[in-house]
Amino acid sequence: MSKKPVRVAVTGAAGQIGYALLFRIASGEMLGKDQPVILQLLEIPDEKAQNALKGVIMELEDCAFPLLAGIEAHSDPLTAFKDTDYALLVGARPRGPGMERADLLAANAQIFTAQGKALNAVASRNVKVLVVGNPANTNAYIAMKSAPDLPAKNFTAMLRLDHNRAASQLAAKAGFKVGDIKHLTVWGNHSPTMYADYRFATVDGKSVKDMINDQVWNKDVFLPTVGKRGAAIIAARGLSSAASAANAAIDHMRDWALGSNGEWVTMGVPSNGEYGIPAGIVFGFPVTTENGEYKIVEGLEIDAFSQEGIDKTLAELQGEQDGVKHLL
Ligand SMILES: NC(=O)C1=CN([C@@H]2O[C@H](COP(=O)(O)OP(=O)(O)OC[C@H]3O[C@@H](n4cnc5c(N)ncnc54)[C@H](O)[C@@H]3O)[C@@H](O)[C@H]2O)C=CC1
Ligand SMILES: O=C([O-])CC(=O)C(=O)O
Repeated sequence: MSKKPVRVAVTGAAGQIGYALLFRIASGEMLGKDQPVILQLLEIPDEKAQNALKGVIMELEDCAFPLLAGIEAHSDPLTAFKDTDYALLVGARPRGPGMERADLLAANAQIFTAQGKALNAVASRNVKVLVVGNPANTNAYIAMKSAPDLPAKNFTAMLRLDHNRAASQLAAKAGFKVGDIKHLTVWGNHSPTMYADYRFATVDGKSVKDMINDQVWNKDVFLPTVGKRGAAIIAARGLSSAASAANAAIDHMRDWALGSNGEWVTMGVPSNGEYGIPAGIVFGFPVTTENGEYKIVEGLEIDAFSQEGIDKTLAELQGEQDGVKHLL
């Protein structure tokens, strides 16, 4: 018997990540090749954006995806999030000329407060929320705080692109297949302060750290390359990463919904105090996923170098989250 369709809301649906994301959700790559989906797409109430959204919807129709059970266009989060089971919050205010980080935080605080409230009011009580729009961790924190009737654990931020970037750099350095790496993680904020950590990573049971055995490369090449990859892509393409970001969003949601089969994946999730991260901070952690739930991997040893990296990214996040407290 065929499964009942689930509702997937996507914001910023006419943007560049949206364009790389929607077709893959509709083809079953996110929730499985047997799971019909209804897409509930949100764009700003602006003629150009709504027209662009109409064009994307025409293209989705023209793909004749058997799993696509419905498509809706919205300009109001209160209708876009109605009964939604999954919400991918991609749309955000980009940094404009002369805009300081505080202005960017304030502009996004408005968007994510409104969207958090709308999710609180109308979404499924089990909605799984992924925030992609930057600053992703803090936007997730704002949405979570604005949705007091939903479980905090349902709000997550995207660190998976950083995780995938780290895996790819390690595979190129040590000469293994990228899909063979296990037990890799990225701690903290989706920003250049993130701490990508391969101390526990293995390939075929062998330690990646031992294979590479080069702390200078770790500190001076690997960490800056992964941390500044977003900026490198903007410099090269003139636009920020889109297909790889959409791919990471698919990976994040697929693993959360369908399970990671015991593997570690990185998700930005509200801390419960693990590793000394204050409760409520949305932080990149290693997690395993099963039956639609994630579990932070606990008990890992944190050496002095790693502690320094974790402290640095935590301090940045606390600064961001303090900066929006008065708006919540
Ligand atoms: N967490 C991560 O790893 C990554 C995050 N990003 C972030 O993702 C976001 C989207 O990137 P792109 O798709 O490239 O941007 P884009 O500018 O191409 O598209 C964003 C879309 O969001 C819409 N939008 C803005 N405010 C909205 C609102 N309140 N409600 C609904 N829609 C809204 C805009 O009209 C636009 O169509 C950016 O904030 C970007 O920095 C990008 C790459 C990786
Ligand atoms: O750096 C940016 O603006 C886009 C982004 O988040 C990334 O590519 O990681």
